Amino acid sequence: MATDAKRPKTDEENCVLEPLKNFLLWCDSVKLTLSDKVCLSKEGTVAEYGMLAKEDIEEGHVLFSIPREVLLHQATAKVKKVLEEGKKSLESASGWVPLLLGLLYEYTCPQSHWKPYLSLWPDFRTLDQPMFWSEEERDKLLKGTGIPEAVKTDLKKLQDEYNNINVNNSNFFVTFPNDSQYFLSFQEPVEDEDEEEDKEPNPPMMVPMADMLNHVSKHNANLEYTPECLKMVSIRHIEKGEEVFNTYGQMANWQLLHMYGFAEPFPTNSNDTADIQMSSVYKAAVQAAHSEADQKLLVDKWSMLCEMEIVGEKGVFIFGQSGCLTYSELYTTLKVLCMTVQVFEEFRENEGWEEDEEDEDDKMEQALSFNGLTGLSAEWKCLLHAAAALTLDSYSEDVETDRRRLEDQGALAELSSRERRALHVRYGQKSILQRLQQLTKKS
Ligand SMILES: C[S@@+](CC[C@H](N)C(=O)[O-])C[C@H]1O[C@@H](n2cnc3c(N)ncnc32)[C@H](O)[C@@H]1O
Repeated sequence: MATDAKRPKTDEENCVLEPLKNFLLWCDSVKLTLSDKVCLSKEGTVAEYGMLAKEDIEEGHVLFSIPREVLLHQATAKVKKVLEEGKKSLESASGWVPLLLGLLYEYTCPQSHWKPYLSLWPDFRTLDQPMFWSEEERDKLLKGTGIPEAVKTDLKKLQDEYNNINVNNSNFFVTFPNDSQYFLSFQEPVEDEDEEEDKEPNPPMMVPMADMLNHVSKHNANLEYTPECLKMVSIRHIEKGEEVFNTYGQMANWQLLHMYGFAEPFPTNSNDTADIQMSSVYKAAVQAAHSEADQKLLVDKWSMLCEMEIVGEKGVFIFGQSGCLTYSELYTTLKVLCMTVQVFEEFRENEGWEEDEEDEDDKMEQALSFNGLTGLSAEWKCLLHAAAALTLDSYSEDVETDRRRLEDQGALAELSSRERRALHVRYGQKSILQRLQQLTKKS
């Protein structure tokens, strides 16, 4: 019997191995160094290419290091001069246009310095973010999750940028695909955190090798930035055979599906969140009002909260797995909505209140954590309870139907990939909202 080593590779195997081999040779040639303890693979990973540990890896090990010259961005692309000259006409809200044009040039140029890297990119027709689903499918599977609205906003912004950027003026005659936003780009954090708010963000860039890593919330590696190079470093012990995971940021499942087309299976995403529309808390208060005078008072309170920019028409309160993350806004909202007429009048005259901010901050966080909720006043709990119920009603399926689907492995396996991913997103959010509902139930 022929051993694996002697058996000629099938066409299919060659299709996978050749581009990978070329990429690794290219890495060598550009001094992108890969530790002997890891390898790239399409087997044993969660999705297509990924990185595996070939042996046990200790914390702090440099898995690979990428010289800065290898990064692909507007200042390293072959067309950098044209991009620099056309800088003004390529300005846009997203800040993505120069990188996209540089990428389009490199991607379509047979002599590109980055050819072996770009050859590993997936076929764009296989991208399956909700943006590429039909509107009906998005509404059917993702209603309530916030994704259909986010996609609508994206499509509008992309179309506006496409229409407004004068690409021809900048010597480019290229088609500008609507889906280009969805490459995994990296944005180096600005250096001085104190100045972060005043400083322009760094332009996005492509980082070969780093973008071969998949993401999980409980990741085991991190990208570090140094003046000479970028390094992927293990942040805990990694067992032989384990996949090496980077982080794409602290992402809830709806964000992962929206931006990258996947969701972590419920309940593994420790960064998962559920949103409650700010207006739901107001609606809950109006529903609970006993008289017209009470309702009128609520209208005044809500206007004041809007004026103070504590709440907004499209704003949301965000709940994570351990409680409210936007606690300061929610605390103020509940406090104002539940004020007596007299206290509200005083509050309005003072244009808000002044309190010892640091103490207040801790108090608010504690009160609105899932551990602290039971200690809230009955009135506050009632509003939160009703707002969670209103939000749960807005999903396409009820909680019980989704729970049954998730618990039945057979039924789960029969779902399409889109249905399954949508279910993990929906149910993750619903379970957070249900917890909120239970903890604020009338005792
Ligand atoms: C930067 S790429 C990572 C490399 C990718 N696996 C490949 O073969 O090109 C990001 C894409 O990988 C996939 N991905 C990353 N992490 C994943 C995960 N935990 N589960 C499923 N798919 C994942 C998604 O398709 C995502 O859009």
